Amino acid sequence: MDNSNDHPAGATAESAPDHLLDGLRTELDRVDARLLDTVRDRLRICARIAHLKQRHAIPMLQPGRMQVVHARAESYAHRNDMSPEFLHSLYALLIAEACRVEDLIIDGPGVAPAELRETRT
Ligand SMILES: C=C(O[C@@H]1C=C(C(=O)O)C=C[C@H]1O)C(=O)O
Repeated sequence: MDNSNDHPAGATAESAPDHLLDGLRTELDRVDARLLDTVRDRLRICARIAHLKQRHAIPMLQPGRMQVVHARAESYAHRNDMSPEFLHSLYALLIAEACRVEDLIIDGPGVAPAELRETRT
C-alpha cells in the first residue's frame, strides 16, 4: 500500500504530531515521576522534623519558617518566569499536607503514617 500521503508535505513519520506528542509525554512522565518522589521525600523530612518537635516540645506551626519557604518560591518564580501566585498556591498545599502529617505524629503515638516511613524506597 502506498503511504506517501500519510503526512503533510515535508513531514516525516518522525516529525508527525502524534510521534512528537508521544515523545513529549514520555519526557513529562519522567519529570512527574521525579516530582512525585520529591514530594514524598519532602514529606518524609517533615515527618522527621515532627519527631524532633515532639521530643523537644517545639510548636508544630512555625509561621516564620513558612514565610521563608513562600518567599523563596516567590523569588524562584520571578527568576524563572513563572507565576508567583501559582507557586504560592502549590506551596500552600505542600505546607498544609506537611502540617497535617506533622500533627498526626505530634498528637499521635509518634509513629509516621505508613506511606512516610523511612524504610520504604
Ligand atoms: C517543616 C516544618 O513544619 C511546618 C511545615 C513547613 C513546610 O512544609 O515547609 C514549614 C513550617 C512548619 O510549620 C518546619 O518547621 O520546618
